[in-house]
Amino acid sequence: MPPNPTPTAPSAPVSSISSLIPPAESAGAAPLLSVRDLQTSFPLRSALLRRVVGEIQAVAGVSFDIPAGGTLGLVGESGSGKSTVARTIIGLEKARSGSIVFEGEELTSLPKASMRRVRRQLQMIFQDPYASLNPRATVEQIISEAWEIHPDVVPRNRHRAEVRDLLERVGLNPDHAKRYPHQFSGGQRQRIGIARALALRPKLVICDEAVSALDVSVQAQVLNLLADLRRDLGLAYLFIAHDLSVVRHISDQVAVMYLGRVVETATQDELFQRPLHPYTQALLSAVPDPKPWTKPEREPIIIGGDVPSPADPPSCCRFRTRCWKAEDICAEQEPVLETRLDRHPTACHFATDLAGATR
Ligand SMILES: Nc1ncnc2c1ncn2[C@@H]1O[C@H](COP(=O)(O)OP(=O)(O)OP(=O)(O)O)[C@@H](O)[C@H]1O
Repeated sequence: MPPNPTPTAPSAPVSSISSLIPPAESAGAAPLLSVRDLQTSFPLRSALLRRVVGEIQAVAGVSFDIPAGGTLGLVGESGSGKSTVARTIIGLEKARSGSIVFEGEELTSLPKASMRRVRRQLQMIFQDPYASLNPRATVEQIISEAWEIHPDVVPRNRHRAEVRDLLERVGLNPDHAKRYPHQFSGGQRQRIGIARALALRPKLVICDEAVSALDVSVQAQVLNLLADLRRDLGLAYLFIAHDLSVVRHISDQVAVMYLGRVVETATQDELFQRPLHPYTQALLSAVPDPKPWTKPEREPIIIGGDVPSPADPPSCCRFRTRCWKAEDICAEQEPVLETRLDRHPTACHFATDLAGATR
């Protein structure tokens, strides 16, 4: 297990994240993906002359590990920087600072040609399968496209048979390989997207809101498929969603993001049963109750105000402007993501165990 990173600049709190690595897998084995103090910014331009007038800190010091075969759920409201984390990992955005180590290789300084090789192992599934599938290509063409660039993975004479195998693996009829995306339902299209992501036999798949656009029953089927694929192929996932209930069923570990930072991280069980950060507690209190006829486990917590702009985030604790527990110290001292109440890493001066307090 790598040493815990030391807290660095006040703008980028990092601390003990060892709880992100389940003990059994961390013993001696390096994580498949290790992200340390990642920062990604975009220029803020004036509306009129498009001059750069500031900086949008979309990701402001994020750290986590994903072991081989593990799943990290990354959750947070819209605009918290989840997609930017994903896009930076696969090289679509440039990291401003920090480190991304995948299978022992530092990706932030990797030449483009080497990145192409690494990208084989690192695939992404997007929210809108229809927008990400070429409407004029057949399913067979869509899935086999990657093999044109990487012919060593599957030789041309094997394309048809491999496409059939992949379609079967994702629960689609292999005889439909010559059909076009519009001939499939939303859930089926997402399965095509999954088959395409699997074509290069990746080790890590980043699912960016991969089931958010689907009906609840279809969501469950696709989540089950992803869980089966993980078990059968040993895949690891970075599973991004704004909906905590979606993340719950697929993740071993969960990291909660707010305005570019991870504010709490724990095992799935721990996070759902005993959230410590006020933001996580509020997010969880908004998850619909699966048994509405029983007494609710938690009173709903309403977060006041709007999400501040990442171009001008609140100093020190970024959540303090919307937090019902905030006090002067929250504007004076950066809360570091560290193990609190003997439990799991949380970045809050006033972390409390609501569950523990009420039991
Ligand atoms: N290319 C870009 N140029 C400028 N700002 C950007 C760009 N991409 C993202 N942002 C800004 O960075 C912040 C984080 O966006 P991001 O899409 O990563 O958040 P998110 O948590 O994934 O939200 P969503 O679920 O809505 O995509 C937002 O304020 C967004 O407006």
